[in-house]
Amino acid sequence: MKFGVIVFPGSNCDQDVYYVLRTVLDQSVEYIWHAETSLKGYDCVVLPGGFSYGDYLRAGAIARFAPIMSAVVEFAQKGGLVLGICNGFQILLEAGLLPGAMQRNNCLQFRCQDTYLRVENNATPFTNRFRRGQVIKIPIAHNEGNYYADPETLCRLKERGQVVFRYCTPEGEITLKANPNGSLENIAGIINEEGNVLGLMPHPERCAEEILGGTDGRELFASIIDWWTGRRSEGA
Ligand SMILES: NC(=O)CC[C@H](N)C(=O)O
Repeated sequence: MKFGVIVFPGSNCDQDVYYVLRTVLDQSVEYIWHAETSLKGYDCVVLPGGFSYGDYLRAGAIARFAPIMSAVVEFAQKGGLVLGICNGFQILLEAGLLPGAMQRNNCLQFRCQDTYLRVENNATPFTNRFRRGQVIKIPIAHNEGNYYADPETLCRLKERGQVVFRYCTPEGEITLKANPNGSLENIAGIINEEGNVLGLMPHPERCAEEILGGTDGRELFASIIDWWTGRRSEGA
């Protein structure tokens, strides 16, 4: 399986994702510069965190016009796996690959802390190593993570199991106190209707080794590899 990590001007988590995939999980992975126009040969593309184009206008609002984004849209439409982490999630929202929008954190401050997440849907290529309802710990680091969707969109997301992660207490309760940014219904990550594009605000690449305080993030990347390997052995 071959991963690609897209690098925008201002990405700052690209090397962390690359490291986890290459060194921790022993995968084939390459950087893809934002000015490229093809994703031929890749099986999963990661849009990493950072401050693409300095977050000017709105986080992700400029990056979504980068040349590579037309290829990302086409890749996603053909069923390719796309993972957007933090700024990557914001870019996927701006590009219309995921529904809804991101607002500034309701505290109007940058938040950098561990968060607990409840896995609401484990039947995805990105979460199959988790149990439904499992509580995992993954850190956040963002200024604009206050997810919003209009009532109709929110209803659709919930009906179709597209809410994948919610901020929760260590015991798995969805409370206001466990919500670090004001996100609607504590939403931390969502998937598209087709199930091949996931966006999440927390950073799984920052907790993929014990030395970093946990390995829950590693399991997300390992889920992708398991899903891919399983599909291959089924002859798909
Ligand atoms: N870590 C990140 O990707 C930061 C995302 C974005 N720049 C924000 O502050 O909201």
